[in-house]
Amino acid sequence: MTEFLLQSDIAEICQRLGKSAHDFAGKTVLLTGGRGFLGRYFMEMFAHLNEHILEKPCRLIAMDNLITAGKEGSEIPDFPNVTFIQHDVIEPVKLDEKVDYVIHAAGIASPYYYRAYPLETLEVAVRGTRNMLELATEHNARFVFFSSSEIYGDPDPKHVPTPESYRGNVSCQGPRACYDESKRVGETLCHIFHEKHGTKTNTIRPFNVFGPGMQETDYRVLPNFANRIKAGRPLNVYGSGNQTRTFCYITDAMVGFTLVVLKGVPGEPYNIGNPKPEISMVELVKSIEKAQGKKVEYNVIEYPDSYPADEPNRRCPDIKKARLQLGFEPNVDLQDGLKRFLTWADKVYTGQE
Ligand SMILES: Cc1cn([C@H]2C[C@H](O)[C@@H](COP(=O)(O)OP(=O)(O)O[C@H]3O[C@H](CO)[C@@H](O)[C@H](O)[C@H]3O)O2)c(=O)[nH]c1=O
Repeated sequence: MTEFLLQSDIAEICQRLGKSAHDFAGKTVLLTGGRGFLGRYFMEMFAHLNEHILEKPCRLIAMDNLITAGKEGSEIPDFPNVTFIQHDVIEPVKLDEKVDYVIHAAGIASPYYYRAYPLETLEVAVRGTRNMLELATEHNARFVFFSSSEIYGDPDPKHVPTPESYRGNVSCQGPRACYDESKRVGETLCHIFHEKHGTKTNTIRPFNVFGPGMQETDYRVLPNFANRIKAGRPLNVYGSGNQTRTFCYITDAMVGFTLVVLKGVPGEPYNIGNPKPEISMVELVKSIEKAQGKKVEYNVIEYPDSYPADEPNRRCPDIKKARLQLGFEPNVDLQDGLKRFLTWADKVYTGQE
């Protein structure tokens, strides 16, 4: 039976965090979106740290409304020192025990789902973030908000690779607005709480994170491609196929995220991604061919109605700030990451759409 998250990846994340992870000893962390793609990694990471690394365990309170958690997400693991609460963050929450860190990872992140659930997407990033900021402020806890590289919209090519200082090119009426505009408001809320109440906030802008644990029904590009490979069907490249992304393997991303939680300079946003290579979606198919060692058929098709077509033409992070301030360095190259993901998906996915 293949693990839904690879324990070798979890161990790699914890080992790469090194001494910094000891700051979690004896602390309490509140994690929202605990059963989402990133939340599940955090849960397993804390379980591994408690079992193998920390002299004094870290308490984890994980929260999720389980609406998009799927089958695997809805199975709650029974880890020592971890409590799970089914709760929707758009409703305020009171906790009796003192919390030291709030990691706010709840959200609807896949373009397919935010097209289907625009109001829910907006509410979790706005009301949910406000509620969690109030809680973090009351507890004097560090607060980390999962924003998105989508807040840059379709960047002016002069600003690619894109640094945190770029203000973005976003449409407030476009099909992605419920996501990118609400993440922008979420960041504004963090800024207000930091300025007005001194809350120690950080925002993380992830760039196309992928890896084992993405559900077959995630409907982002790599799960879709892996599922079609499993079914022996040609891949569907949307649009022109020339639009670019940079893909960041989950272990690199988790190291970056956790470094922000531990060491982020209060008030600052951080890009977390792997800037190399910036590739088009047609080139992504070629990279998959290389990783698989065999030919992969594909068609370039119009965007389906279910997909928010008004998308960034290019996306690539400038990660100088995370390198300099946090010591973040991605080290899983695209070929290695694709091999790890595709091998896993071949065992776990069914190929049904
Ligand atoms: C699902 C799918 C997508 N595509 C294309 C459309 C895009 O140009 C590119 C990447 O699409 P997606 O994987 O859907 O993700 P993308 O548009 O980059 O947006 C994501 O990336 C953001 C940054 O990581 C995240 O905050 C969100 O998860 C999501 O908004 O692949 C295909 O060619 N075929 C597909 O089947």
